[in-house]
Amino acid sequence: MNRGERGRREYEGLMGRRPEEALGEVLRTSPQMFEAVVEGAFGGALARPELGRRARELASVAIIAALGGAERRLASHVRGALRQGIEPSELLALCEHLSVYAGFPRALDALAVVNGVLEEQGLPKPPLMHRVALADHETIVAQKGDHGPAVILSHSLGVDWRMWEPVMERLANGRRVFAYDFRGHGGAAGAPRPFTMDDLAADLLGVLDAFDVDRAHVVGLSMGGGIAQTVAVRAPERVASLALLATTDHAFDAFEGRARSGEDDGMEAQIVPTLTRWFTPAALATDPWGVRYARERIRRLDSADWAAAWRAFKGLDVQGRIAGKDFPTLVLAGEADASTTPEIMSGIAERIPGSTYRELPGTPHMQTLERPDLVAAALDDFLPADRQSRRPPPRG
Ligand SMILES: O=C(O)CC1=CCC(=O)O1
Repeated sequence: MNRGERGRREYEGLMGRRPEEALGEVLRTSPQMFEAVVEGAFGGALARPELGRRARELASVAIIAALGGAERRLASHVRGALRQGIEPSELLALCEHLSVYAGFPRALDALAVVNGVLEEQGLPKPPLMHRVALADHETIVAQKGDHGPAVILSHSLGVDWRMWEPVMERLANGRRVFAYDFRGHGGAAGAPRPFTMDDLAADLLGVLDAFDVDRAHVVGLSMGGGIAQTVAVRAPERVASLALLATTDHAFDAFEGRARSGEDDGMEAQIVPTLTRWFTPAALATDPWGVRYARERIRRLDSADWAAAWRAFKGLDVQGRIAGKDFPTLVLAGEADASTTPEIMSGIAERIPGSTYRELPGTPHMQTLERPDLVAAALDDFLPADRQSRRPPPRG
């Protein structure tokens, strides 16, 4: 393959368009410059495989943004970065990072370009963030949607509210959706320890109180499902419906070992056993955003918070105590879940007569991080929404 062919191939691989199409104006007005860009740059240094395409695009965005004054090129590399699977939240974090090294003027211009591209591609805007004071600590709450029934999302052990971000936009159509960090995690890291499932249930209710919500649709995944069930047992009058995703209604023998391993071996040692329980081999091989996010969250968690959460989870005491409660329940299993298997999940459904059991094909434990489309569709089917009240008034 000659340098021109290599350059064309690399350009298309990175940017997703043929260079003749994307740089048509350059080709028409300066074939020499077109050749220098495609053959010289994209067929040369930019084609070297030592830097993967995702790292390369992130570096290109950072360099062009730091230079300043090349906003059209910046926009085109922001599109390239999105194409390589970099998430909007990662690009926004990159702009913040840029402010440290290149100053605020360049960082703010870069932010405007990133926002412009996200808008042009119809990508969701980040949720509204609130800082909320609970009984003995502060947490953060992400909100999407400003009318309709309230939905509260409780995340899994080891991550934070952001694991819900891939489904929040769709759920917020006709609903007020709140995703918060439970104690020991994200914005609530370092909250008082030890703690119990009852403390975690009280924190969820504290978040509802902070937004004047009397009754909410309570959705929890994994340990978040344990918290949701504890709320359903302790305060059923606050629950409009219950959605239990990839969870359990009883403690596993492994929980204490996981707590102790965090304390003895550190968080780096938790990454392989945890991620291989949470994701499919295909996701681990391709390393999409959900896997990168979960890996970083585990790596950065304080091992004392990790251990405290597993020990709280050991005290889960809900089995057989939800039957007969006056709200609908959805039990959503992942067909490929190695942790809370379909067998465990169908057992939960059997113990809640009248509940609906659904199994998502090919879906592992971290449902929202690997198959957000399927999860959003299942929850959208199950949860009521108000899609009437915001319609424009009839004319005349
Ligand atoms: O496997 C995990 O990491 C988490 C988990 C175990 C039981 C459950 O509900 O979540």
